[in-house]
Amino acid sequence: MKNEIKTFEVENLNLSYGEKQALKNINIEIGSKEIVALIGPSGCGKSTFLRTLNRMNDLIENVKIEGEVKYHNQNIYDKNIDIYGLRKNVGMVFQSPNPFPMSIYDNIAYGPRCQGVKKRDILDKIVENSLKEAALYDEVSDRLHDSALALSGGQQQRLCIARALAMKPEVILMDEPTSALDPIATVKIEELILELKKEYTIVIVTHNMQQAARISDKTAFFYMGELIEFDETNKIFTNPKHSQTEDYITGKFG
Ligand SMILES: Nc1ncnc2c1ncn2[C@@H]1O[C@H](COP(=O)(O)OP(=O)(O)OP(=O)(O)O)[C@@H](O)[C@H]1O
Repeated sequence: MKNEIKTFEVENLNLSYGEKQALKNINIEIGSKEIVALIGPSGCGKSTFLRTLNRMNDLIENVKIEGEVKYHNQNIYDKNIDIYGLRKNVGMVFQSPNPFPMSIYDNIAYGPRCQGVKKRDILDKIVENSLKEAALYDEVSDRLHDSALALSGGQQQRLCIARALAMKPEVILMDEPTSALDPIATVKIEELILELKKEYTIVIVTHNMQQAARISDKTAFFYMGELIEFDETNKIFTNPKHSQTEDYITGKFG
């Protein structure tokens, strides 16, 4: 139904780093509780696009952005937007697990504490629930006050997901969240993402086409800053409309 307000509606989005145009007239809609995979060869603009959804590109010098990214019908590039509120609702998980050098407990309590949550019993509950949601609680419940840096890479990444969940986001952006992980840790994160989809909207950049095919509902294929094709994942991988998409998914270039 066209009248339904999408989680994101991106209209005529252009982004340049100095002279270099990295995104060219992107138009895309992302619905609630969808998993959308962003695929395409290196340098095609996937991460740049992902970062436009919670204004992480603002942190980079010389970025020029034109067009609109509407989040629940409000352009997040409007002057009066509350960027911290936006980033609370649209959380992010990065390529390499990046826990803070502090305990497992404090990693997760960090965000809520910054938001003014002080009561120990409330923080305890947030930490426990977030770790459970990220399928990590059983592995760490007896060492919540040990350093997060002692966890394995896969556990650290689930901790980073738990840290994002503690902020009670609506959307989670993931930039190649398994590229630094071994196959077993990767499977665990993929299972977790499928579980999280019941509650959250997820946009994930991946180089791994099997991963996109396994976990996403829709796939967006980017090439040289353009969004070439966006459709149901099944369609993209079995019957794409564009020859460039077909060439990419069949491995003719990468
Ligand atoms: N901070 C930056 N400053 C200048 N140019 C940048 C910056 N970040 C990205 N670019 C350029 O913008 C283009 C798109 O980069 P981006 O990282 O979004 O691509 P990508 O598809 O995510 O690539 P990869 O799969 O290799 O991570 C590339 O040409 C890249 O060199």
